Amino acid sequence: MQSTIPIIQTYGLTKQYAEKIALNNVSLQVQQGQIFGLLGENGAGKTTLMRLLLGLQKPSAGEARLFGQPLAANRSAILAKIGALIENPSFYGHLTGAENLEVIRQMRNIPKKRIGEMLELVGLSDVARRRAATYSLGMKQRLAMAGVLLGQPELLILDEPTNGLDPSGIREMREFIKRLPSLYGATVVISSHLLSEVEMMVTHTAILSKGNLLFQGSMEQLRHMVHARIVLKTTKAEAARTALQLTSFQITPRGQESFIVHAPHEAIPFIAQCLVSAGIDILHLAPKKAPSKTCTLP
Ligand SMILES: Nc1ncnc2c1ncn2[C@@H]1O[C@H](COP(=O)(O)OP(=O)(O)OP(=O)(O)O)[C@@H](O)[C@H]1O
Repeated sequence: MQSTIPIIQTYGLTKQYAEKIALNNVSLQVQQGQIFGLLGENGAGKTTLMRLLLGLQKPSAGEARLFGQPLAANRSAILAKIGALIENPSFYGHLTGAENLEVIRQMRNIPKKRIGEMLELVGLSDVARRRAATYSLGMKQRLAMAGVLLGQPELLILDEPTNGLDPSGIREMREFIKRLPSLYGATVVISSHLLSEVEMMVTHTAILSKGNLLFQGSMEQLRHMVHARIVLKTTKAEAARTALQLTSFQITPRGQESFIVHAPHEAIPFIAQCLVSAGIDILHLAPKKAPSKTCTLP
């Protein structure tokens, strides 16, 4: 039966480094069985949020609760239920894939048969006896995933696991992650700077920008959000497209100088800010529906 206690609940989570606010007052909820996409441009605060959820850093303000327990007071018990892939995976290159998993298995006292099961699950059985140094990047990512999954964690926290993979590697990883909730009820939090890369796998999403939470909800809600229509000078259309891509919002070109940006109303000031800071003149920026919120910038 699905638990009603959120797997992750944060209240006003904030992280400040000297003058820099990396995460600003973020209140987030992730329920069991969700594949939750954490989206945002580089520097949006995704890794900071993940590090706070793992207790690798302490918040400047606010609180994180995992499995219904405050992280600060129950870190070891909570971490025992989590598998995380945060930095680049490291391996013993001179050991085979299976031997690398054996090292993890022994450290964590996991039954031996899980190694074969995990190699099968990530599709590395055939190359299990090859040295990890000879693996492609995609195979290394899958080996890292097998290591994370050995202990059957209830929650997986994956920081851009498709980074550096080619399109077929991305597809494989996506198909694999999609199966996890049905395999054994796992909950997955996965970060990406591109909505297009995760939209086919996530069930829910949160969009971060400059440390602020712009949106959280189901993919269904995201898809049904009103559109913001943006009209731009032709000479800067290409630059605008690049700037908009960095916001993670889906964009659809309309003619040479106009775009539809699929974004919530609340994101309009942020979109304008992105474009202005990229040196783009905005001729017109307005929500497609709800004309009362129309704003025209000089
Ligand atoms: N230790 C630190 N000291 C100072 N500033 C930091 C530190 N760690 C992160 N930041 C800043 O906090 C902001 C958020 O960084 P974070 O790494 O969380 O972003 P991100 O969304 O994960 O981006 P990326 O995709 O580039 O990893 C950035 O502006 C970053 O420069």
